[in-house]
Amino acid sequence: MTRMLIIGPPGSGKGTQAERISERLGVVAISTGDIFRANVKGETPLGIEAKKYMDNGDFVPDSVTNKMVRDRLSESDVESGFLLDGYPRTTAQVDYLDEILAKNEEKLDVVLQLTADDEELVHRLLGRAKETGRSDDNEAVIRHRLDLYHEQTEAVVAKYAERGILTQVDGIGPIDEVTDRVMQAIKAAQAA
Ligand SMILES: Nc1ncnc2c1ncn2[C@@H]1O[C@H](COP(=O)(O)OP(=O)(O)O)[C@@H](O)[C@H]1O
Ligand SMILES: [Mg+2]
Repeated sequence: MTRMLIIGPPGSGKGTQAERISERLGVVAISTGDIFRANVKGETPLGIEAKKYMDNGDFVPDSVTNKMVRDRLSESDVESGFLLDGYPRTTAQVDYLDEILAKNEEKLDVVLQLTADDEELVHRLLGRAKETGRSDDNEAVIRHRLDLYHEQTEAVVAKYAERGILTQVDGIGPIDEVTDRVMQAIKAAQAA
């Protein structure tokens, strides 16, 4: 049973590493960004609401995001653990997640932060823009997403650091090498 978060700036490789961790540890990876994108594609009410924010690189409001995460965490595949990718991104979301977990008498085991510098991130995201055509991968929106990470999500990281459950992993380098670092960091955190 592992309950984990993966936090990092846009382009740090959260989604890629989350998929690998999920396979190796047998826990379900839940990406708030992926869930929003699926809803945008399906033109659901949630997607129509979220799109207004996502296209500008803004956060979807906490009230909307929190409810979505609460619903997702109540599904049965979460019983054997989970890995949240892209949540929490604000300190209000941290508080909300605390409440959900407390209700179930659960706690987080590991919070993993993937690190990379802004110039590398912009470079990667502009590369990804060419391949995937994600509507929020253009330079102005990318810079805005990075600013929000520094302004809001670094405070989230600080909270988990205070609690002593934060593990930082260098996200620079070949994907397989980063995966090795990530898996080692998780093992070390679980042994501690
Ligand atoms: N926890 C969240 N709170 C608010 N908005 C979110 C959250 N997660 C995802 N989003 C929205 O979805 C967009 C894409 O998220 P994501 O795919 O996780 O981006 P990246 O991995 O590039 O940081 C965000 O820019 C934001 O608009
Ligand atoms: Mg992602």
